[in-house]
Amino acid sequence: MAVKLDGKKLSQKIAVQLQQDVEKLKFLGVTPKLAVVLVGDDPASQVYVRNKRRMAQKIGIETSDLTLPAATSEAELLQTIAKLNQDSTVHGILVQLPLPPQINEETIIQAINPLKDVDGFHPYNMGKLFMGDPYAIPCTPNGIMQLLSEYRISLTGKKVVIVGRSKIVGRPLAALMINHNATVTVAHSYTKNLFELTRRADILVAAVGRAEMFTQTAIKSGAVVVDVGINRNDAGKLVGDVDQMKVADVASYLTPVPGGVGPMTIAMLMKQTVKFAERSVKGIGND
Ligand SMILES: Nc1nc(=O)c2c([nH]1)NC[C@@H]1CN(c3ccc(C(=O)N[C@@H](CCC(=O)O)C(=O)O)cc3)C=[N+]21
Repeated sequence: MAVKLDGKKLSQKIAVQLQQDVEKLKFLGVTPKLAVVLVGDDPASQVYVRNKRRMAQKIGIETSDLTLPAATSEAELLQTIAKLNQDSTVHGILVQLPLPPQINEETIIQAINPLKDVDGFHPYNMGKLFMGDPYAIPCTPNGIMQLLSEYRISLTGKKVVIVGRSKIVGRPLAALMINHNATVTVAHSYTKNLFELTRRADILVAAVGRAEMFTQTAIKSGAVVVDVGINRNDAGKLVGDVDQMKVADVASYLTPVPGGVGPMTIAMLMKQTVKFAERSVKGIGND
């Protein structure tokens, strides 16, 4: 049976550490503040925004939730971002993706001040990450790295297969893992003989968004399996991209869904916000 990579537990541990960091900041007169911009009323996005608000409250991070109507124009959203860029009390800005079709995501991401870009999606931050000198790291990939590190799973010399090439997971995770000396292959919808490839992986990361598509036949015995998927199955139950029951028998470690990568994503968002606030205060923080 695979050992569970418990993201929920680790996220709670991180929250306790962050509470202390925030107390110090408050003593110095700074309250970390995260602005979350949500355009429209996608129910999945609302759940995510609610979870973020709850963890921020627990840690003592101030949040400002800006919910704009689904018909908001690109110009209006750009104005909102310009205001947040100028507001010196705001340390982090997150624009929830996906955006409605009338708004160009790249245009919006590029409008965010890279120094306030808690998602790490700005081309400046993506570039820094790919150069091996990150400033802000995308939250889901960062959460996966923290989780592997917590369980002492080393990346050096490992064969990693990441299935999915999105800008929020696959690409930045590949960059991070290369920085940590892994041999990384990124597979996607055009990859041929996918399971032949995944069966060779020491570490498999499933980030495609298709319910339970990876079963035991896709996995090498003893592999580490990271399940990034969040899907609803036919019964309306929350399931990952991995068939958890079947894969748990062959994998050495496995992230559950829920309670794996999801809570780690939120914890990393909080950590990044606190880091940005620390950087605004001279002489404290690690970098
Ligand atoms: N600008 C931007 N940045 C993001 O990081 C971003 C985004 N947009 N858009 C949507 C995706 C999705 N995402 C999730 C994060 C945590 C959970 C999460 O907390 N999941 C819990 C609970 C899930 C549940 O109960 O529904 C779990 O897996 O245990 C889910 C989804 C961040 N994303």
